[in-house]
Amino acid sequence: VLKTPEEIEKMRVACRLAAEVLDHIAPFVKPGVTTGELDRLCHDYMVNVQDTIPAPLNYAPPGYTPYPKSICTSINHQVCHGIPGDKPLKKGDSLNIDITVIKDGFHGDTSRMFLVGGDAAASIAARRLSQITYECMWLGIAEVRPGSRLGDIGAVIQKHAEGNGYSVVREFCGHGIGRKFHEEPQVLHYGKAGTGPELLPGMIFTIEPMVNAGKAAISELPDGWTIVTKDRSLSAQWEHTVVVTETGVEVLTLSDKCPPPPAIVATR
Ligand SMILES: CCc1ccsc1-c1ccc(O)c(O)c1
Ligand SMILES: [Mn+2]
Ligand SMILES: [Mn+2]
Ligand SMILES: [Mn+2]
Repeated sequence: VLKTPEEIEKMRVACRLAAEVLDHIAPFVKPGVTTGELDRLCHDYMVNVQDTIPAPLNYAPPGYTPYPKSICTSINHQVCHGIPGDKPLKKGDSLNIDITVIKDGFHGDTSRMFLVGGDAAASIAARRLSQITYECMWLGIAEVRPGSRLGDIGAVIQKHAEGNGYSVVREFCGHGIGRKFHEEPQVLHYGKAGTGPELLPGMIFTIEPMVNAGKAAISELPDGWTIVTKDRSLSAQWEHTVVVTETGVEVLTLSDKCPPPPAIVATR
């Protein structure tokens, strides 16, 4: 469903706030800190500083038990929906922190990868997977303009991931977003160019590719939430919320700490 200019302005605010939570938490992501502590720090910042509501807290899609925490923290072979807990992060861990805030009734949804202990501490494999996945997200974003099709986004993401020997998770996708956390359309991270619904100005959705170093197959942990790769290979995910503009795309969850890769900016 298309957003009015007033709704787009409210989404700009919610999305900027979501990006600011990731900017805020970044310095705390260090060996020894637990994801539970990161959750507490993010929760307090959202509720006490931003006056936003953490959308994941008590979120329960049909068939799920309510999610118990305010952020998602997915480590290494965890694909998504990892629940913050008491295990300390260690040097070399690759961590996705996924933030969704609600401000003035609108949702802002974004996630980033963090290599614990700094880039040098991570394995080359973890660093490369995170970088390629980052490029997948930005290649998808670069396809967004009026007249494009959702299949154009999926196709470039799939091509770049598989072209680098990785696989794309199929069971979870990007999504429309606004007054609801998840709206139409589903934004698949694979597909065929020129197919699927056409993009129109005022559409707002996330692009959030999950890319596995090994095979695409996933399984769910007994906690009822955490998704892991079946083959225990590493997985990475990056997420932005974008709006289709009259001339192209606006990334609503942009932060100057995570700019588009140079090559992709050049092609835009
Ligand atoms: C905790 C949030 C949640 C629960 C079931 S799916 C889900 C989720 C997590 C991150 C997301 O970016 C998203 O779109 C949905
Ligand atoms: Mn998210
Ligand atoms: Mn999302
Ligand atoms: Mn991961």
